[in-house]
Amino acid sequence: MIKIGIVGGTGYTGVELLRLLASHPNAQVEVITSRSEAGVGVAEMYPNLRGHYSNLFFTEPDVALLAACDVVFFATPHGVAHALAGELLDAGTRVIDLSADFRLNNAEEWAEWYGQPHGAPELLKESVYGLPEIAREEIKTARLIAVPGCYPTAVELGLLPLFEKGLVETQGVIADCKTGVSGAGRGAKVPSLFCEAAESIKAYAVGNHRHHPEITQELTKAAGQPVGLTFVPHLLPMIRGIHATLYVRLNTANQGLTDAELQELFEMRYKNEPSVDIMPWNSCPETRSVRGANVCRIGLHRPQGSDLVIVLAVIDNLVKGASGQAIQNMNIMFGQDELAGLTYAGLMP
Ligand SMILES: NC(=O)C1=CN([C@@H]2O[C@H](COP(=O)(O)OP(=O)(O)OC[C@H]3O[C@@H](n4cnc5c(N)ncnc54)[C@H](OP(=O)(O)O)[C@@H]3O)[C@@H](O)[C@H]2O)C=CC1
Ligand SMILES: CC(=O)N[C@@H](CCC(=O)OP(=O)(O)O)C(=O)O
Repeated sequence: MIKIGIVGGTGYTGVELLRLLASHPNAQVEVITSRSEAGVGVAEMYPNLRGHYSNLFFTEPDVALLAACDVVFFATPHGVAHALAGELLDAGTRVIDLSADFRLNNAEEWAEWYGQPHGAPELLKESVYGLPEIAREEIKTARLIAVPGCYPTAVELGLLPLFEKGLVETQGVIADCKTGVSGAGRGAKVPSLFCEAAESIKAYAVGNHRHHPEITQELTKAAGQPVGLTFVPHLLPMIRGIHATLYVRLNTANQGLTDAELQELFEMRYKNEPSVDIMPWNSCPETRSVRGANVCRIGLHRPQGSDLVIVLAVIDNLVKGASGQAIQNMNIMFGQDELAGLTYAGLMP
């Protein structure tokens, strides 16, 4: 059994880790922390977990207890993993961080976007960006995983095949993205109130969302040259889900590519990827088709006779966009079946 610790167990990604791990055949949650709910039973707080974790109680974060685990997930706000990861790694415990603490390779850039100094720059050289579709071999031996952000997961999986093969213009890329309210976490915030978010749609952080540098960092690596991206996120009146509509132009050398060749490119790129589903040409994937599932579902389009490729990518922000992807990483690190605990299909209707 893999012994698991979770820091930040009362948040939405924390409870999603618990839901998914409840059906994992070889993993057991030993420690789960919450400062505000210490002493409360997990199933008392989250009735969906009744019958699964009858002897598990939230405790104050305690490094000694966490260090007795094989792996610790951080489902906490930015900055918390900076403070604790080093000590856990020194104790031989592996760390999977769902926050953005180790996603950017450059500590100064992180400090600029996250508005605080980077708390553990010395760990950046060994952190692995945990997108299995690009880093499976590194993940196998990693001690510290930076789980990609929710928008970056959808945008990167939607664009990687085109950038890796050098088929598209690297400037003028557009990512028009929509998310559900759970992306903002469980903490009380005015934009997440029912009267603010229901029956309304709005863009936010236009041109300055903190996922912008993360997406360009990874696409730039794939393309081998700087990528110029416009990224606009929108908040939609739904609970879960991310929908990314991605616009990119074929470069001059590749405008002769046929629709069938583009479709084949994506199918071949993700042929052996258990968490990416390429739908038939001209499909419009729905967020509900991935609700609860550890899948990125992709549909490809191209206006007739045009050099514009439109990629539609959907994920559940709490599953492939966070907790599911974190467990996928754990499975790879510990030599488990990659989809152990992650075999739920989406929930339709
Ligand atoms: N929601 C989403 O869709 C996604 C979230 N993420 C990232 O995952 C992380 C968790 O997100 P989410 O679950 O939504 O967040 P929530 O706000 O819902 O939960 C945060 C959790 O962290 C705990 N916590 C807060 N401050 C501290 C601290 N200083 N030390 C220890 N524990 C703390 C809280 O419990 P308590 O205060 O009681 O200790 C709570 O359990 C964030 O970094 C988020 O950006 C990534 C991808 C998607
Ligand atoms: C609706 C909403 O607020 N969504 C969040 C989603 C980002 C997130 O979850 O943060 P990380 O993936 O970087 O940890 C946001 O846009 O900030």
